[in-house]
Amino acid sequence: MRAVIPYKKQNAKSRLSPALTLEEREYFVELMLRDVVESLQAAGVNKIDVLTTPQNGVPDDLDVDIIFSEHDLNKAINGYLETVDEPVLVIMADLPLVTPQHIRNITDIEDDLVIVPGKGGGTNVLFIKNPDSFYVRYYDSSYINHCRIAQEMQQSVHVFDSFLLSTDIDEPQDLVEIMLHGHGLSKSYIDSKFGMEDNGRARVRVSLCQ
Ligand SMILES: Nc1nc2c(ncn2[C@@H]2O[C@H](COP(=O)(O)OP(=O)(O)OP(=O)(O)O)[C@@H](O)[C@H]2O)c(=O)[nH]1
Ligand SMILES: C[C@H](OP(=O)(O)O)C(=O)O
Repeated sequence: MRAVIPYKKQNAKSRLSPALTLEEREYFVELMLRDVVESLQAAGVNKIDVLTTPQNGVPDDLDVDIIFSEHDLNKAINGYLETVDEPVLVIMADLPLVTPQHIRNITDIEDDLVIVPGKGGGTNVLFIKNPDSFYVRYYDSSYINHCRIAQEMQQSVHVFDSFLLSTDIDEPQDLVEIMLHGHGLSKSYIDSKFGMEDNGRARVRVSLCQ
């Protein structure tokens, strides 16, 4: 098996702009990428591709293969799937709460397709056993799209139910989850930028920059 991480650094995570400046977002997305790569490697995944834009932005010191595509997310991933002939784990770069145990649990599942839903209808991870019998359609409730595509392509599906893996970091309030449950570089960075109070129930204070 191999893993692919779609990654766009330029103006990354625009929905976080109420909390982080452009420079901070472009730095933070790199830390999240590093945390995802670290968890994959710790789980024993040694073939990791980062599928990125022609402008690149993938740090040189990461032990990954870099693949460029000028296409949008869906076209880039579907083009990539046409080039592989082994099971592929498609994992987004904005999942710093992922652990090596999540990866091991997902890759142990025997169904043709494992879907990890993202909050609000997205898709955070897909483990595609038969890349020639599946295609992706991200955005617009992609979780529903991917369940439908699996049915159309007669692929058996396992929906992986996980709070931490359903938490992709899209909006300022998601940063709270990194403070509470994170580890690694993303947590250190977010802890250093935003304060956390504990008065009875854990409370996180995010001071918005706008
Ligand atoms: N290769 C590639 N990856 C992309 C592209 N757009 C998004 N991604 C990656 O796909 C994953 C999910 O994307 P989003 O959650 O929409 O991230 P984003 O586009 O940085 O965030 P927003 O600007 O807030 O929508 C992340 O890992 C992104 O880095 C793209 O055009 N090409
Ligand atoms: C890529 C997209 O991410 P979201 O906009 O849901 O974070 C999706 O999961 O379909």
